[in-house]
Amino acid sequence: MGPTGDAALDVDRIHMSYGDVKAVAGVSFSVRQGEFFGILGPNGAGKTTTLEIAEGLREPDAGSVRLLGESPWPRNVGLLPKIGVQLQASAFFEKLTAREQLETFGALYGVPEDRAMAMLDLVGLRDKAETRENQLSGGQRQRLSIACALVHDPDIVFLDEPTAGLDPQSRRNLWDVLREIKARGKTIVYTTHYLDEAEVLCDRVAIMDHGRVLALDTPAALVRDLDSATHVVLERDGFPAAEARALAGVDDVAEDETSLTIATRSPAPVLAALAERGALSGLQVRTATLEDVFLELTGREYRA
Ligand SMILES: Nc1ncnc2c1ncn2[C@@H]1O[C@H](COP(=O)(O)OP(=O)(O)OP(=O)(O)O)[C@@H](O)[C@H]1O
Repeated sequence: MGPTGDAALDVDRIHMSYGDVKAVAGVSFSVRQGEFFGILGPNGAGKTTTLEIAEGLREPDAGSVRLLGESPWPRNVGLLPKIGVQLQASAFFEKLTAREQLETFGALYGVPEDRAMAMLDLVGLRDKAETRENQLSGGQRQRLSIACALVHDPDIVFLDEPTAGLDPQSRRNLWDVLREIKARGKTIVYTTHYLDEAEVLCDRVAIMDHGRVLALDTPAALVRDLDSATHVVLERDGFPAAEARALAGVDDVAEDETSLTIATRSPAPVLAALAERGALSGLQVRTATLEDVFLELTGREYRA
C-alpha cells in the first residue's frame, strides 16, 4: 500500500552529516494525507535527524522535502499553522498550569481560549487543568506536549519518540490519544524505537539503520514477506507429538516440559486439523514480528 492522491510529505534522497558522522544517507519516503507513518530504528539510526529535516527544522546537505506541497526550508512561515511539532517537555512555560500552557500556545496562533479545555479532553488531562506542568507525571507531560502540538488544529503532526521512557500503562494511554488524533483525519509522522508499538499503531513504517531506510511498507506486509513459520503452541499433554508431525503442513514439532510447539507455514489447515481432533487446549499462536524483520534485514537482534 503506497501513498495515494496528494502526499502530505515527500522526502527525496536526503543526506545529512555531523562532521564525520553520516546521520542520514539518502533517505526517501512519502506519507499520504491521513496516514499514521512510523520511522523506526535503534538509537542513532537517524530518525530524529530525518524528522527534523522533514519538519523544516534542519537543512539537509542534499536532497529535498515537500511538506503539504511546499518546501519547508528555508523556514516557511506559511506552513507553520498547518504543522504541529511536539515540543520537548522542557519547552513548557515555567510555572503555568496545563490549561495556561495550552492557552498561551494557542494565543500564538490566535485560537480561541476554549480550545485549551478541548485539547485537555482529547489527551485525558481535564482533571489536571489547574496543575502546574512541573507537578505532572512523565506520561502526563508527554500528553500535554502533544496537546500543545495540536492546539492550532494542524493538518500534520510530527512526534519524536512520544512514548519513550513511559511505563506500560502510560504508553497504552498515549496510544489511545494517537489513535484519536488519527481518527480526526490528521496525518501523523512519528519516530519510535518500540517496534511492537509501531506494529500496532502505524499504517506504514520505514525501518532505519545507519542512516538508511532498509524497508518500507505496512507492518503486515513486512512480516508476511519474511515467509517465516507461525508457531502453534499447545499444552504438552493435549496432543501426541508424533501425531502432530504427521499433520499436513507441519514443518517442525518441538516439546518442552509444558508445551508442544508446532511450526507451520500453513496455519489454517493445521489449526483446522487440531480443532477436528479436539486438541486446542492451551492454544497460543505466535507469528513473526517486526523484530524478526529487523533481524532478517540486518543480521542482528534488535536492541532499542
Ligand atoms: N547535533 C549533532 N551533532 C553531532 N552528531 C549528531 C548530532 N545529532 C545526531 N548526531 C549523530 O547522528 C546520528 C543519528 O542521530 P539521530 O539523533 O538522528 O538518530 P536517532 O535514530 O534519532 O537516535 P535516537 O533514537 O538515539 O534519538 C547518531 O550517530 C548521532 O550520534
